[in-house]
Amino acid sequence: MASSIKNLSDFSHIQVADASPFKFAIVVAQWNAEITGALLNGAISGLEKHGAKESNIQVIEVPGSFELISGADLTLRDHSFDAVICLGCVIQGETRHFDFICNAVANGISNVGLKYNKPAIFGVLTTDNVQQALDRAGGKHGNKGEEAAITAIQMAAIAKKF
Ligand SMILES: Nc1c(NC[C@H](O)[C@H](O)[C@H](O)CO)[nH]c(=O)[nH]c1=O
Ligand SMILES: CC(=O)[C@@H](O)COP(=O)(O)O
Repeated sequence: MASSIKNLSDFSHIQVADASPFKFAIVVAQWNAEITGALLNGAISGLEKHGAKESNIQVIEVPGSFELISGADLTLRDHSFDAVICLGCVIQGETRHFDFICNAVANGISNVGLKYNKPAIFGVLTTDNVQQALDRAGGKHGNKGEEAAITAIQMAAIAKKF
């Protein structure tokens, strides 16, 4: 299992692009707010660490991870954004609802990116329990929000070349 051997947010092996030219939307789910708040902090920190201007980062809150799809679509209708980062935390409950949410959100966010031809980054934790989520929201396995921010910067820089 990858996470058992390393901090998943270690980007020391890559050259991260300059984020200062780009405008980012961050759509964040309110479900599991303690976790998603930590993901948001990681994402903002990751963007600003690589030069993104505070004025070029817009945060939009939605109720749950399923609504990240609509939130991403609404933000990318504003063509001024270079990328949208979608942050959420889906934790397995007693039923198969988890499976439907996770599959829908992954496919939905992917489709929104293709619809607007803009990077739509999947920064959604899909965990068996709260501890796994805490470990990936600033814990021993890093911060999925920061990972999503770095990915957004890299993809925005790649898109700029086309
Ligand atoms: N159980 C979780 C949810 N469920 C709510 C859905 O995301 C959605 O808001 C609802 O089905 C109405 O459309 N959302 C999470 O983000 N995390 C969960 O663990
Ligand atoms: C992912 C969910 O929606 C889930 O947390 C809801 O819990 P349950 O499956 O017990 O209804």
